Amino acid sequence: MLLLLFVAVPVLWVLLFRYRRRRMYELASKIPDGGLELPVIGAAHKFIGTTEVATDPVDLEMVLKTCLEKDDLHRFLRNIIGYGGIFAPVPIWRPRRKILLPAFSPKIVDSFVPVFVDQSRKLAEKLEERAGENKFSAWPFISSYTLDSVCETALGVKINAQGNDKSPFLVELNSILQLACERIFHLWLQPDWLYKLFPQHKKHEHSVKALHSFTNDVANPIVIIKYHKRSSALAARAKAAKEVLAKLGAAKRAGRKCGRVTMLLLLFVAVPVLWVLLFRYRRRRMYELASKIPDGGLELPVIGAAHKFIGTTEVATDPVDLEMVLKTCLEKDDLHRFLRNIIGYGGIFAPVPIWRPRRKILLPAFSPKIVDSFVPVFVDQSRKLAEKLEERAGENKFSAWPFISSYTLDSVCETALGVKINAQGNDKSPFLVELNSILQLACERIFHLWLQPDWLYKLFPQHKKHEHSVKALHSFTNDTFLDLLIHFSGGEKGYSNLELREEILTLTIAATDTSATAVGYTLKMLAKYPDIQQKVLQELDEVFGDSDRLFEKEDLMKLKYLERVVKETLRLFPPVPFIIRKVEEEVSLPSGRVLPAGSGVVVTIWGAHRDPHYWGPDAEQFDPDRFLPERFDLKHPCSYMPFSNGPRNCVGYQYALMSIKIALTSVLRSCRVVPDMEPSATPQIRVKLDIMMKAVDGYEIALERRK
Ligand code: HEM
Repeated sequence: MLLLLFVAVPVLWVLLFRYRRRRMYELASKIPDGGLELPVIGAAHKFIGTTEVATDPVDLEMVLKTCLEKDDLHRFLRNIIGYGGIFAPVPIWRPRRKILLPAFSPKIVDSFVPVFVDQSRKLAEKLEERAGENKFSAWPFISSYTLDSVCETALGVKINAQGNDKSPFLVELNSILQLACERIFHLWLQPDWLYKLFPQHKKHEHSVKALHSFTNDVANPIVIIKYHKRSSALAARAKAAKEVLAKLGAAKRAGRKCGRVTMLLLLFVAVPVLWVLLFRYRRRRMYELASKIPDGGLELPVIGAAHKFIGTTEVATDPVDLEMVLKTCLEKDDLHRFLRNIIGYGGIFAPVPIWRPRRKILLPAFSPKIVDSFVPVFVDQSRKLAEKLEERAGENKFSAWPFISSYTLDSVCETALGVKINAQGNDKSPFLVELNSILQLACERIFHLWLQPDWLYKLFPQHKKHEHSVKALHSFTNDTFLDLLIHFSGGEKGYSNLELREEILTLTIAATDTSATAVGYTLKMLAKYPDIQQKVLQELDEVFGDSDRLFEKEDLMKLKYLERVVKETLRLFPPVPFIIRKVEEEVSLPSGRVLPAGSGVVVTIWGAHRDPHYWGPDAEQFDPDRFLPERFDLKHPCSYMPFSNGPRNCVGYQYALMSIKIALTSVLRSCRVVPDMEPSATPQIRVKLDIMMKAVDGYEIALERRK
């Protein structure tokens, strides 16, 4: 037994291992550099990191188009984030990618500008506090910025990592990625049974638990709430649509039978008469009871004394009666339909069958713990309110309404939608204007009978204003990625909660460190090359002057030099320096190399970006102007691909560029990076690899205030 265990089994295993990989060894032996053969894996390791395969953009293009499967090593990442897009096997990835793509359309990415602007201002403030000090690591600041932005855009949640030096999510995220990296690079940590014997396993379990508890605390209630909200909304909408269609069908059938004259008669005489009769018949008990109300008084033509039930003090002030009414009459009055057609079946005005399940879902979102988490929003917004009111101190009487309503609107939008609409900073906030207009219109309909029937309302000018305001209001409720994924995956029949959480966690991980690394490297480049920094600052001054105005989407187009600097930084220091794909079927590359089935292939973005054949003899030098339109001549699409290439490339590249540029703009409008000159045009930064490629020094920089 013991002999079998210690000798025969390993020997058999090695033989089987080599036999299965015989084609791989055969091809690997043809790699010209020869070199080391390792005992178990032979020369197969040459497929990992061989520059021949990885740096030729022509080969790279083929690899990225044909090898869509991620290498098996990704299983150490999959067991953290599940089958979220980035590392998912192709059959799972393909349909998910289809759903993900429209969520990154330019229009949607553009709608996130206010989030980036807001979060980048916080980043700038935090960094400004360190201005004048010695060098410090910019990494915690930048990565908190990217995490905050991602959580707000993906989930609509403000986690305020920037306000919390030791954001638990970031700590655990860094720890788990480091552990995954350690597993990838240490063979003995790879088999699960062996890993369990090492102390890393305990840390790993702890971090996974912590990360999932984050998604449970923060994302889960929201995922569930939004998911269910969306489901019942869809169900309600489908039902309403069916009813309307049914009614339309009936009306059409009736229409065919009637002649023109009968139609006219029906329209002008019979219908109103029938309507009044029906109206009175249905309210017969109401009239009977109303006649008993002692104050007598006006009887109106159509509604008789029914109006006495609206606002009579007898009914309304007796708490004993009130209690009964509030317990038994849960349905809202029909007049609410004029509000419903603005906000749909949102809780407040929904009919009871829709309201009841929604209420159950809504309640936990108002738990004391969640409400407590909104304190920073109220603090922040109320300070703005105080500032605004203070400006009016010493003046004559003024209406406080616009100030207070802007405060509540700002707070509500931030806590409910995760969107800062800055109504307080804008006297004529379009959202407030439209909101006031629509509520006034709804009120007008409620109190004017002739505006109530939909077909009649359409004839009045109010209808046009109403349509305009509803459209405008809907355009303000910015969708988060979560909403979009629910929507694009098919709403009710779409992603399960688990799938949603996987996708959202994936987005969070894919977007946080990558963009933060890019900001970090760019700041270091600006320190190394002060003349380049000067040009960036000059461009910012031309666009923004001395003003403190908020960044607007249109500014992105104007900051052309900054864009070149970011692109050149991404060329020399791509945050994802290589990608490992799996070769499922043998692939013959254009260069003649053959990749055996079952091997892994390393696509070195780093190598392609520094290849003198494509970038010239000065390929290693930092020169943003090589991206000038007149100089830029991309010889091959895979010679520049910080966001990869082919069908499985980065979906978030526009989002990333926007987030990076807005962060840099906010920081550089208030501070300059203190020069730390690089003696040559070839920048030297010590880097380390932990899934992303990061600077060893944590992006140490020093800052000074510009004003
Ligand atoms: C500078 C910042 C970023 C860099 C350098 C970067 C780089 C990459 C690269 C190289 C890949 C492709 C891997 C492959 O080909 O196998 C990728 C995939 C991906 N990235 Fe990014 N990324 C960045 C930012 C973002 C952001 C901000 C988001 C989302 C908001 C994002 C979401 C994704 C997703 C979902 C995938 C998987 C796509 C798929 O497999 O279909 N990335 N990224």
